[in-house]
Amino acid sequence: MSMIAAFYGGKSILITGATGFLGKVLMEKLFRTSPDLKIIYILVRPKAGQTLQQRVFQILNSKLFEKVKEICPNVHEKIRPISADLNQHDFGISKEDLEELLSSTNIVFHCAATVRFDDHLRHAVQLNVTATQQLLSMASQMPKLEAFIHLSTAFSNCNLKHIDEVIYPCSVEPKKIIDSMEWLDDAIIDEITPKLIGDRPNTYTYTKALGEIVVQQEGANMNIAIIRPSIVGATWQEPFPGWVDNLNGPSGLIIATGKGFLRAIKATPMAIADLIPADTVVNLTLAAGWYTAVHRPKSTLIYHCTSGNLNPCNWLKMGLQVLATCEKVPFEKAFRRPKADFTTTRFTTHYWNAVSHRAPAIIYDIYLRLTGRKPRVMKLMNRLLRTISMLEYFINRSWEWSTHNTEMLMSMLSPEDQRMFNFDVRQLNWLEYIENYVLGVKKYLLKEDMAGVPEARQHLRRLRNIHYLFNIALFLIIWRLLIARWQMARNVWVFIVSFCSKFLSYFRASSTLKL
Ligand SMILES: CCCCCCCCCCCCCCCCCCCCCCCCCCCC(=O)SCCNC(=O)CCNC(=O)[C@H](O)C(C)(C)COP(=O)(O)OP(=O)(O)OC[C@H]1O[C@@H](n2cnc3c(N)ncnc32)[C@H](O)[C@@H]1OP(=O)(O)O
Ligand SMILES: NC(=O)C1=CN([C@@H]2O[C@H](COP(=O)(O)OP(=O)(O)OC[C@H]3O[C@@H](n4cnc5c(N)ncnc54)[C@H](OP(=O)(O)O)[C@@H]3O)[C@@H](O)[C@H]2O)C=CC1
Repeated sequence: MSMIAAFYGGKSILITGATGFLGKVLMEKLFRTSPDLKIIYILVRPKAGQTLQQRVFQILNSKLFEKVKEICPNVHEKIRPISADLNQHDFGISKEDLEELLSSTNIVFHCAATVRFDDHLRHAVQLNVTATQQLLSMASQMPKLEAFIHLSTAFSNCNLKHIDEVIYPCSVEPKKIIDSMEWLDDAIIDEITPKLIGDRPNTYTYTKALGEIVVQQEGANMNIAIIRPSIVGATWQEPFPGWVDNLNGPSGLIIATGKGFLRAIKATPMAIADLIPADTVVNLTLAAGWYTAVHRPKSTLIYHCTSGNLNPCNWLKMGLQVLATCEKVPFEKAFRRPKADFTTTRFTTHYWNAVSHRAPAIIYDIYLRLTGRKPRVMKLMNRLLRTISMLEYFINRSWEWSTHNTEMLMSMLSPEDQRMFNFDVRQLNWLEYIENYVLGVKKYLLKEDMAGVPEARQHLRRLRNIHYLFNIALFLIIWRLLIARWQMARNVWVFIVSFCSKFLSYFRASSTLKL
């Protein structure tokens, strides 16, 4: 019998960010392994013209929840969406809902965050720091609370090279930052942002670090744990391999590679690609929830959910496997054949951006214009190059994360729990995982049918022929221009022609002699 699954049975659980990538995988696993849990409250905001119920309906009707609906047919009765916007004071939760939440909740999983790298500091502070503080204040009024699990990121201290499972101080106290965001205007915030974030690359990592300090300060009297995943990728095993539903992290770049948009990227091939599958993160999160509630460690434990020190993979291995899979099972309607390389200097990056990214985009847009269609490729390309520039920091460095707490937690699990809530990445086969990831991107993100693969292969063959024809035509044009304008080129041309004709006559003469 699984101790963890039994622990969540009969519990009332509050999840923030349940409509996000990790939140959905977390909810799915909870229902699948503890179908007897009492209720899951989720804080949801109405979005894109959908009501809360419609958003829940959409999640439950996705492929991710197929198994859950078999195991727990009344799953829809066990999800209680609560209208809440974490940007608002008190989250805009109604009085009745708040009372129910406060009186019933046993466990809180705080996943909601803005994960955008370019968010304005005011917004990132509001969501990643102030909202965390408010949620902790609510949690402190929950009489039945057994554990509060906060999702942070392994990159919250990415300004350091070696990162321990401890909370590091920031130069300015989070409370001062929260206060100042209330009265400073946007222009001044823009001006001080680089100074505040210091040697971190963006407002995301900075505000996640502030969020951790808030958790430590405000949750001193609660059972709290912090999970720090690295780069979360598609699922490894559960509920099935390769599930992913957003473009964050590597997923967007896998699409760009498979569709032939991305041809060169500035990366350090041997730097560690610290990916971690979403289901591994969720298993560790649930195990940490159990451990925190049952064993009540004296201090707030931080768990690094990373792969680099236990089972390292580098960007070269990942890139090559992405390309190999895209060749084996191509994406539909590719712009160019998937073929990419790493660049290592600014100069070569600029060069390949001009030659392999911008030039083909311009040519294709001209073609679209000439055929009466709206040009769109250059816009897409600029967006891709902007995204790459934001991710570059993370693919040109390696970090070392210590994982003592994570390994300790693994050792505390029964053999049954180690199997059911497996977060031991040493067992992960990277080549298999990356192949499934690429296939998952194709099926679940791009919604492409595997039946279309032969046609996609045919399309790639056509692109290859166009590529050859284009290169031959380009060569001839350049050569013709050189001959017309440059004596040296004409001399070389005369030399090549006379050499070829001599070779041919020698070949003819020698074959006549043999006869
Ligand atoms: C010898 C031979 C060698 C051969 C070598 C082979 C080489 C092969 C190379 C091939 C490589 C294959 C791929 C592997 C490379 C992987 C690199 C992965 C790097 C990942 C690093 C991540 C580090 C993360 C560290 C921290 C982790 C976390 O804690 S949080 C989670 C991470 N968060 C994110 O990823 C968010 C990032 N996104 C953003 O910040 C923003 O979206 C943006 C700034 C990137 C864009 O903002 P913008 O306002 O312009 O756009 P937005 O409104 O958001 O979206 C507009 C449209 O763009 C789409 N979109 C969004 N994000 C992405 C994305 N990441 N990639 C692509 N497209 C994206 C979005 O859906 C919108 O589309 P439309 O709706 O159609 O308009
Ligand atoms: N993905 C990754 O690579 C990593 C993620 N993490 C951490 O894991 C956690 C979950 O990340 P992930 O699932 O990928 O993120 P997503 O962007 O997929 O999900 C974010 C969630 O937060 C919710 N949210 C955002 N703003 C608000 C708001 N104002 N009010 C209510 N809800 C809001 C979103 O709701 P809505 O659907 O309405 O937008 C969504 O449910 C985050 O804390 C993140 O920092 C850590 C390391 C890596």
